[in-house]
Amino acid sequence: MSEKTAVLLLQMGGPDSLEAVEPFLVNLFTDRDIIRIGPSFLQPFIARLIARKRARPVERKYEEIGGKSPIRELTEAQAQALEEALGEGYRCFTAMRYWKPTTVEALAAIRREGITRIIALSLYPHYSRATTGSSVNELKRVLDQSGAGFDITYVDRFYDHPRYIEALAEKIKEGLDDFHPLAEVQILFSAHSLPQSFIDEGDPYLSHIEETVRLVMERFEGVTYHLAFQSRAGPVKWLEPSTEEMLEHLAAHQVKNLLMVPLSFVSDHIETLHEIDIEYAMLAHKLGYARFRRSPSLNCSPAFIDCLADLVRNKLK
Ligand SMILES: C=CC1=C(C)c2cc3[nH]c(cc4nc(cc5[nH]c(cc1n2)c(C)c5CCC(=O)O)C(CCC(=O)O)=C4C)c(C)c3C=C
Ligand SMILES: [Fe+2]
Ligand SMILES: [Fe+2]
Repeated sequence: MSEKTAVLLLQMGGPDSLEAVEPFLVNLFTDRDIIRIGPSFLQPFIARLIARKRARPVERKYEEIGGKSPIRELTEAQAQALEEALGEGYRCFTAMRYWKPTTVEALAAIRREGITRIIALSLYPHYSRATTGSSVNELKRVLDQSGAGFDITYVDRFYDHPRYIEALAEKIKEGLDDFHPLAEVQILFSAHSLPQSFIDEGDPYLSHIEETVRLVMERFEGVTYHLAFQSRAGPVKWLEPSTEEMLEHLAAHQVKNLLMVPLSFVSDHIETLHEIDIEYAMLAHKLGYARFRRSPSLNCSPAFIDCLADLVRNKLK
């Protein structure tokens, strides 16, 4: 029998309990690929201070969505669906950048199965140094220390893959179906924000996001749409406009029916379940929107799993 290939899904991870919130935040704020705070030797200490200060309010948000992030279960379900789609010859694993299972644990699991060929598949459709770059750097560090014998290739972006675009379009269609057929609905794409300095230094994230939006909207001719950025996490200049600003702006222009479309994530997590579904929904209500909805996240959408399977198969050609 020929040797199997491991597909290693790279994702951010999220706290799996309220107690995990603070150490998860410490891991995130210690990572200089996502944020640089002071000289590198001081960052681990500053990260602890920031995490301690931020932990309580963030815990409260996780409390309101069930006491933890659903990102591990959802990513493992994607891994299982992908394994089924790929069929014999493949095993799928997940590595979380800031929580469990860690990259070390994932590689150990692959080694236990005697697999040496790995395709590392980042689950961030749009490349950024802060996300995919960080996960790949972590993987390379771990491989340098204990990865002898692995043969590894990378898929680090898929923002324009036709099946990804199709998967998003299907979810948008589902979202639009939730409005009255005669209602005039506008679409607001909400991508995770990024400090402007990343873009100024050449990060392609914004151009990838814009291309995804352009390709998706080719399928919704005549629908008015906007792009804004959510989830700023620090006192620097972030991408603009923010989603809050855009909600206010559209309300001032008498927009009444709005479909939010989360970009940048391929599964539900705190920023869809809390930030959009609770915080922005409350703001929208206050601003007088008649109907405010969110298109479902991709999660295990068959079109999306098919996209992942295609990315893997193309790597082996
Ligand atoms: C510190 C700066 C941050 C940058 C830059 C950043 C970019 C970035 N993040 C995602 C996706 C996710 N981020 C999530 C949580 C999260 N992100 C930051 C900070 C930055 N993100 C923090 C501090 C947190 C924790 C929650 C909070 O304190 O508000 C998550 C959620 C994980 C989960 O709970 O399930 C995701 C997913 C992208 C795509 C991105 C840049 C492109
Ligand atoms: Fe983030
Ligand atoms: Fe305007």
